[in-house]
Amino acid sequence: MALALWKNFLQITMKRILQQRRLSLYNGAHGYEEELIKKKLQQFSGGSVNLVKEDNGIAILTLNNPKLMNAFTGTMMVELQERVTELENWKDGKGLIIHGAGNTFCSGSDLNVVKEISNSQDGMNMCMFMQNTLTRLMRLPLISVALVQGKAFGGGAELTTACDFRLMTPGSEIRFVHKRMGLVPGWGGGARLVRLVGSGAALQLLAGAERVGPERALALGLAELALPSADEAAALAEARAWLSQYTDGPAAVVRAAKKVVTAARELPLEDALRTEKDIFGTVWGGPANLEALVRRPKHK
Ligand SMILES: CCCC(=O)SCCNC(=O)CCNC(=O)[C@H](O)C(C)(C)COP(=O)(O)OP(=O)(O)OC[C@H]1O[C@@H](n2cnc3c(N)ncnc32)[C@H](O)[C@@H]1OP(=O)(O)O
Repeated sequence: MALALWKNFLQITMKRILQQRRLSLYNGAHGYEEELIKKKLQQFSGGSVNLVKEDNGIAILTLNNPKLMNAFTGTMMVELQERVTELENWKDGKGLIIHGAGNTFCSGSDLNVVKEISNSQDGMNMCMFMQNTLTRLMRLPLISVALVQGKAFGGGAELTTACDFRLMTPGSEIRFVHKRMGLVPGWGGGARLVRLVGSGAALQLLAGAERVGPERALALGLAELALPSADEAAALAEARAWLSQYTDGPAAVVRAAKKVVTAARELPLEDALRTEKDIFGTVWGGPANLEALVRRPKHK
């Protein structure tokens, strides 16, 4: 009986948290017609977004369009959304590494696509679509890392800000080049950048389109670590090792930690506290908690 009640409570809470996470920023009231937008984006094909879910609970998401420095075509935008949905449904997941093929991160939107959709309506639609996707990415109950190798420019720089952490390889650069293209961030990267580095530094990076290498990114709090390896495979191994210190342990607990932080980051204090209570309820008396009570580890 107690177990049945516990399971029921868990299911209701998880459903509520999942619903909150999936809530779209934009809907019909904003003129957002997702299926129509996807149809339009599908007209601009090329590249892919690949996902590998490993047994250790870490998924590797690869932006794969190396001929264009992994610039986002329309189909890649749609595929990114599909991969995010897949990750939302991955119950055993704990961590996510996003990187680019060919030892470079991503040079933003494919400028060939930008040219084709340079009218206001298509631009707004693409902007809302990518904001929705990157907001869902940011809210995944997975600890996410952008592995910045080579260049993260424009929308690529914005994508890095939707991850919890940024790790940079030697010689890599994050650069909000938007101003040089007569633009400002449109994938939510401006709002997230201010929260990461503060309004003064964010304004410098946006209005100056400044190059940010590993050293400066560390000083600004834009990156957590400068990795030693410039080699593609070695850097990925280093990123995996760094992330695993946070993803080690039961999925329920790691995911709960991320959910607490997401709530605190996004909600007013009282709502964040109530959400924290709900999430606490999912681990209190749960298997990992009971096992630890038996083991009684010393935290030396
Ligand atoms: C709201 C989102 C806003 C945006 O994201 S707007 C897009 C912002 N991004 C850009 O403007 C990037 C423009 N590209 C560059 O600055 C340089 O290509 C970059 C990334 C520094 C790389 O320079 P290099 O290493 O010298 O390589 P490269 O220039 O020869 O590039 C190799 C091939 O890739 C292409 N490429 C790079 N970024 C692209 C993009 N975003 N869209 C379309 N094509 C792009 C580039 O044209 C070149 O192709 P090709 O060999 O000339 O046919």
